[in-house]
Amino acid sequence: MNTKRNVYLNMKPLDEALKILFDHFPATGSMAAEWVSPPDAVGRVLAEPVFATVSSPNFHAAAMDGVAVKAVDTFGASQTRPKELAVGTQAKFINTGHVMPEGTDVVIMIENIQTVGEDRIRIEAPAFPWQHVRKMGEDIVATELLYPRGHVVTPYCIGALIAGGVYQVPVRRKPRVLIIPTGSELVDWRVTDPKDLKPGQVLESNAFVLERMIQACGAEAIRHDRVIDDLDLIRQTVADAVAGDVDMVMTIGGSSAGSKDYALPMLKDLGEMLVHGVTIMPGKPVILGDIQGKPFFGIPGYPVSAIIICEQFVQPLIKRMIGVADDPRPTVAVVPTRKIASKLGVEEFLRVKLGQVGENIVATPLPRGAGTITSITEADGIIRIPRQSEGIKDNDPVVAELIKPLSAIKNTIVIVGSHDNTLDVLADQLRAGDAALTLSSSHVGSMGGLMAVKRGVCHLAGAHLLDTETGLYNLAYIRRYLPDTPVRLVNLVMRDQGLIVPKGNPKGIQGIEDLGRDDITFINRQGGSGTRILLDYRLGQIGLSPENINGYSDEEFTHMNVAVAVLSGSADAGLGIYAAAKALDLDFIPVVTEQYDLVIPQVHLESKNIQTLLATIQTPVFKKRVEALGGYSMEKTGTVTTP
Ligand SMILES: Nc1nc2c(c(=O)[nH]1)N[C@H]1C(S)=C(S)[C@@H](COP(=O)(O)OP(=O)(O)OC[C@H]3O[C@@H](n4cnc5c(N)ncnc54)[C@H](O)[C@@H]3O)O[C@H]1N2
Ligand code: MOO
Repeated sequence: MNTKRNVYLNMKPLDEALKILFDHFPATGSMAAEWVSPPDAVGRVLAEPVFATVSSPNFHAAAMDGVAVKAVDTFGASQTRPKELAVGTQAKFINTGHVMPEGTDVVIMIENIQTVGEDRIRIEAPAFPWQHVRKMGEDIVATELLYPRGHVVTPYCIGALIAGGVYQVPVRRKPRVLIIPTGSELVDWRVTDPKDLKPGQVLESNAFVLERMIQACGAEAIRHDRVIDDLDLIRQTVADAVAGDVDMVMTIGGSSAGSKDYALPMLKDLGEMLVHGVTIMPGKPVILGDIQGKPFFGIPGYPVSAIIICEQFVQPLIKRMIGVADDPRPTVAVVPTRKIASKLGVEEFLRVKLGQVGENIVATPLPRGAGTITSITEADGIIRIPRQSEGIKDNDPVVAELIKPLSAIKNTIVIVGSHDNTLDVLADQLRAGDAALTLSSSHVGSMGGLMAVKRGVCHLAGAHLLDTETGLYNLAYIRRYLPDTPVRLVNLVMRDQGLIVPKGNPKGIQGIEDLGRDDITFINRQGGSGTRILLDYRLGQIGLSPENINGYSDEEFTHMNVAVAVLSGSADAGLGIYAAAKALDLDFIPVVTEQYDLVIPQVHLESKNIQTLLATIQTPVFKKRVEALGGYSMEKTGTVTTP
């Protein structure tokens, strides 16, 4: 065990760490040349300038179908005084691409001549020299420069290389990068049934992600099998790799300060540490080093950290080695949907969802944990919150780096509010249509959705807010909280809320009335949630007091967590949606049908995207898929109410 824990003594800001790396490996264009065919050169970088060896065309060629003639023979021809030329001597029939016959210098197109008997043609206009002829070397002249060194070969270039007689192209050799995932907890997905995973085991994924990212920037990636947390083994694996023909080595995991984090002790044994710790998040514990003149990276194990470090350090160094410019991602001005605090002293790479709402592109933050891979797979952009900032205020304009194209972002419908499983079905159906719309949903509860509508940062909100005075949904809340924002209320679904109970319902629970029984422990939802409002309303209706319910004060925050409490046996019943019970194979006793509506601001209602959404929820295929989920009914779907 590594008893001397690593501590980050000297964390560096990103730009300083990059400078240390690039100064230490002044590698621009350092990879030697290798020779490949033109098609194989695509995506590669030229190590030397490339010159044409032949001209193209390498003869005077007819550019049209017709007759080849001498221009002077045509001079003076007109409609009133046409000219006749003898076929075989003065005029020779010719096809596009063929060699111009000796002595001819122009092609007259076949549609502009008339034949006169077998051996004469008539023309009614003169031709000028070299008309409809592609002269030798018109495109490429032998010996001319086709491409300078450093040029990145494209599929188009294949055409010029072959036409110019260049069959072997000198490109920079791809750096060979060895990727070594480390960690005794890691298992190989290719031989592991996901259902057999034991607690503590983690499916190794980072090496596959980095392999493709490294290939994408022009290097060759070699994936090593995972190495367990054993300093000797890791040291030996890296030493063998460096002695071989790789150009760069990286370990994944074990970069931090844990008792089994061996990347740093290994590096200190084998080489020189350049940097340990960079003031960025995710990615802080990265290690940069030199082992026998070869770059070494200790990549943090969390999936998002590994990706960010690959993008910020590994890919830029590879691009320098092969001599290709590192072009920054395009950026766009965005408006955050809420204020975001950030730690002073670290630059945060905040992943955000983007969508165009009215004039603005709005940015909704995704979860920030470095272990949350979906925070980057779901992201449309990244906001970099500077080190010297404590965060960004809502409605503060900031810049986001784009991960997805702006056109896709403009084709996104932004929905904020309470989550319901039917939104996942809707998202999929919207992609299926010709419009290929993206539904981007953020789950902040029904009230959060209304507030987002009020602030103009979404196209619509999902809400199920019961007014306990009237028993009606959403209307009272809209009148109270959105008095100045004209909206329409469109029903999406009616959904069953009910008691989630253990499989087989061992305590014979039949309804809300049973929650007062001494032998039953309940699990509640947090105050303010739609489900809690619903429970309290029903309790009031049947005259059951909260003091008489065991567990009334124990709260969970989601339907799924309520179901988990029942599954684990810590509660006998909880109120939630059918889908949560079904997901964990629990029993479900319907208690009430509630209304889940879409709150759509008037300004967006007539937009093409919202009209497509409203048409989609009325389609038989959408309704069928939702009904198949169970616990939903759709007789009111699409009904519009004006509050
Ligand atoms: N006391 C401190 N603890 C930690 C700090 C710190 O500053 N002080 N930093 C945290 C940060 S930030 C990060 S990032 C992580 C990085 O730690 P390691 O590089 O040592 O990573 P591991 O502990 O080995 O793994 C973290 C996590 O990721 C999973 N993992 C690892 N490799 C893979 C892989 N190839 N594929 C999929 N998943 C992988 C691993 O199982 C762990 O769950 O340290 C914090 N701790
Ligand atoms: O710096 Mo770590 O990479 O955030 O989780």
